[in-house]
Amino acid sequence: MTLFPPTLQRLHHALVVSVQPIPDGPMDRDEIVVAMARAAIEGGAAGLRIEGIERVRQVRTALPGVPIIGLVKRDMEETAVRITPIPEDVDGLIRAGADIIAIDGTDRPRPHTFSALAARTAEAGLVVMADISTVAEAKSAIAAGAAIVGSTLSGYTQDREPSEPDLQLLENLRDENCFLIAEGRYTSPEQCAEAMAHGADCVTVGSALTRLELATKRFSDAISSRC
Ligand SMILES: CC(=O)N[C@H](C=O)[C@@H](O)[C@H](O)[C@H](O)COP(=O)(O)O
Repeated sequence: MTLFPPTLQRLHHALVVSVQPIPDGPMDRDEIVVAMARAAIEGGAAGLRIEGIERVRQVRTALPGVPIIGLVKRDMEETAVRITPIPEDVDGLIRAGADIIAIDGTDRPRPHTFSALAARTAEAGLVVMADISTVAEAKSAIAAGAAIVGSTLSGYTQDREPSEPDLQLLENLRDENCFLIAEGRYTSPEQCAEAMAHGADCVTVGSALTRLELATKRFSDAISSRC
């Protein structure tokens, strides 16, 4: 079995819960993020994915020993890259107490290279996670220092968003030298188990657990479809 660094050992064969409420929705408040993070850990999650420097700081204070994957989502005019795109975001997440920093690892044009942001993260002793959409992007990110690769951005770099998770991408990445996180559109426990069977080391679930509006809509739509 591959020997992973201690933080990754804790996430191995486990669930990470992404606690990112819908922006400006009724749940988009710091105290609700902290409460959902606590509830996720009580439910058996091994780690958390938290967006925003202040929220990482608050969750770190509330749950001192829990592995946190931190990221900043930033919309910039000059690039479609949104996840931790600038050095100041990396610095803020380091100061806030993240263990792992998630950075967009796609090959889209951007103001700061993945390599530069990854190096800054690693210099501070944190683990680098690359959010990617293809095998080629994963390989480049690993060469640039990513210990974790997530399928996070598969389906989000083109116009049409799929509804199912990308299990084939996991299969194509299973022999790469990285810790592989299945992430993006996992909506059921069965799909999470499938991800593990396809080579994932860990699964991250967000919307299905922590975006109550979307979780509710799935049930509501299922009922309407039979009426
Ligand atoms: C594409 C993108 O920006 N993904 C974001 C990354 O942090 C989040 O909006 C997702 O909720 C997260 O990846 C978990 O995925 P899902 O919510 O599908 O379980």
